[in-house]
Amino acid sequence: MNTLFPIFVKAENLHILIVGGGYVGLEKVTALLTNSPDARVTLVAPEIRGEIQELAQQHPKLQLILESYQPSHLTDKDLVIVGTNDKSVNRQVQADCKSQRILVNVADTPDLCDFYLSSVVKKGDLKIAISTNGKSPTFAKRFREVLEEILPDSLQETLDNLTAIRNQLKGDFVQKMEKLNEITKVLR
Ligand SMILES: C[C@@]1(CC(=O)O)c2cc3[nH]c(cc4nc(cc5[nH]c(cc(n2)[C@H]1CCC(=O)O)[C@@](C)(CC(=O)O)[C@@H]5CCC(=O)O)C(CC(=O)O)=C4CCC(=O)O)c(CCC(=O)O)c3CC(=O)O
Ligand SMILES: NC(=O)C1=CN([C@@H]2O[C@H](COP(=O)(O)OP(=O)(O)OC[C@H]3O[C@@H](n4cnc5c(N)ncnc54)[C@H](O)[C@@H]3O)[C@@H](O)[C@H]2O)C=CC1
Repeated sequence: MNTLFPIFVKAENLHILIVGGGYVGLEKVTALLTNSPDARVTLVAPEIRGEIQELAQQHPKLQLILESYQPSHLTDKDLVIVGTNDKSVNRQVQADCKSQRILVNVADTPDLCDFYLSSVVKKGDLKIAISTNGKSPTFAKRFREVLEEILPDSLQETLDNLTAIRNQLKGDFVQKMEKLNEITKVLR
């Protein structure tokens, strides 16, 4: 069963905690800041990779805390991503999040995740998130590369034109919808 419900989150409206500062921490913080450079992110770990420290220099809203995880790190957090190399720590963070109703992702344990990260294709304002329902992240990555290759840069022009038309259209909701459906038939 594939019951995942995709949403696009305004990450800059949230305060996100990442627990773990190794390869997984780097992968997740990079994914976050590539999409949402203004997101407020706190990363906590007793050891933090150099690449993450460099990212923090470029992103003032990325705060690093050189400590082992403590429940107090969850204060004021909206969303948590855990990827330490200690499974009991990952489990503890997950349990603490659940008791506070904070959404949590445990990178190496899909069963403990409230949400998954996706592969992301971006062409200007178009963003496509890819999931394989956890079956093969590597397939998601390869399929992203395929879509990046075939989607033309001219898509942004199409989107800009459609926005202009959308803003100029008169009439009620149904009339506008019918007109936009008519104009975009060529895209099928
Ligand atoms: C469930 C999920 C939870 C989550 O992490 O959110 C998850 C879980 C796991 N990943 C594992 C491994 C790898 N993950 C990647 C890469 C990515 N993983 C991502 C998402 C997800 N990974 C979620 C499901 C997404 C979906 O529905 O498809 C991407 C899309 C997004 C991102 O992480 O930002 C990003 C690609 C971004 C891009 O390039 O486009 C690679 C390849 C690589 O890095 O080149 C490998 C190694 C090869 C392999 O194993 O396939 C392991 C085994 C760990 C171990 O063995 O210890 C688990 C645990 C398990 O499956 O049990
Ligand atoms: N979902 C995914 O995409 C993937 C998941 N994994 C899994 O994720 C786990 C972590 O992998 P790596 O990042 O490569 O390990 P790593 O060894 O590079 O980094 C581990 C990090 O966890 C931190 N840490 C340890 N104890 C901590 C604590 N009590 N509080 C806070 N931070 C703590 C360490 O200081 C370090 O920063 C592994 O178990 C691996 O199996 C690995 C590859 C991909």
